[in-house]
Amino acid sequence: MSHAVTADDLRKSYPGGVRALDGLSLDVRPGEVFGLLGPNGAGKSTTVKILTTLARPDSGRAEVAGHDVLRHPERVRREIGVVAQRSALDPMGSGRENLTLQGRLFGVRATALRRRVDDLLERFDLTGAADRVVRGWSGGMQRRLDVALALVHRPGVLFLDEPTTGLDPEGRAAMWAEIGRLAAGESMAILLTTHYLDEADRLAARLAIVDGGRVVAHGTPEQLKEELRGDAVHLELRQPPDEPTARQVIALVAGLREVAFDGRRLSARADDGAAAVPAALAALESAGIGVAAVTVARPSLDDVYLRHAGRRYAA
Ligand SMILES: Nc1ncnc2c1ncn2[C@@H]1O[C@H](COP(=O)(O)OP(=O)(O)OP(=O)(O)O)[C@@H](O)[C@H]1O
Repeated sequence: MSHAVTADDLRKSYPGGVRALDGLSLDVRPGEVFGLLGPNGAGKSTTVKILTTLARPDSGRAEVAGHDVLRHPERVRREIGVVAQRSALDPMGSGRENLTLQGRLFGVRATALRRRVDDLLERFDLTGAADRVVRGWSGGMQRRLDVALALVHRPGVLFLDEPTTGLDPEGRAAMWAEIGRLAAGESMAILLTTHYLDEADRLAARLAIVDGGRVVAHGTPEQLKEELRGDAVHLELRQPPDEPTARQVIALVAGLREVAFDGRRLSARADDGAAAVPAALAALESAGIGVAAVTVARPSLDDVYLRHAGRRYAA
């Protein structure tokens, strides 16, 4: 399959000896949202800068939309849309003016441009405000216009650098819906960097966890969670049990492992939590140990992140 984005063994150090990228490789397929996750300083922005032709790697190779970023940066720029962390809007222009100017810069013809601008205003729910200057718009509206701006020339590859940072929950939900539609409806490849694990989990078909300038884990969110093998099972007992007895009882339940007691709480892992819980309940009840509450949770991306980046995720 031909890829929309390929990065192969990218390395880059900044003056002063900071090694920002240390052999980073990834690929993004057409029509796919690919998530790039990592702690501060992991190398995400440096990767995006190289792929969008704003920085050069010391070594390694990258292709975007079929063009080599070092040999044909101008071709790459024509094929991509970039939503940077810092807004690219002219605050004194109206929404329509911002979009129209962007389209002209990319050489979109007048009639087609008018239609495209109307369409984007409509899609991002900005038609009502289209002719007012952007400075007076809410943060969420400005962020939506930023994304619309990156789409005017119908790029095949879209780079979204933390698109929902600073948005309220409603704004985030609206942005997520639109990003999902873009990838599915326009078969656009989207490389998304995000600080939000739930955002990557929800939107990304595949994702890479970056740490220390390289990819330390990659796969679908499900595959990554699968690596942690099984569900987390928590039982809240009615009273603190006699631990040796409870341990003996629970040891006979098939499919439970890594059993731990903490006061009234019993935690374990299970390959199939839903299957193991009824047997555990029956065994405990028959030994006279009452159970007050049960939860079964799939491992979260938070757990995956902890394992690969070596620390808990702090958004
Ligand atoms: N222009 C620069 N000059 C010197 N060092 C830099 C420069 N840009 C980035 N770095 C360093 O390179 C490393 C990788 O930075 P990068 O911005 O790519 O990480 P990041 O994953 O995007 O982090 P964040 O989530 O904070 O944006 C960091 O140690 C950073 O301090």
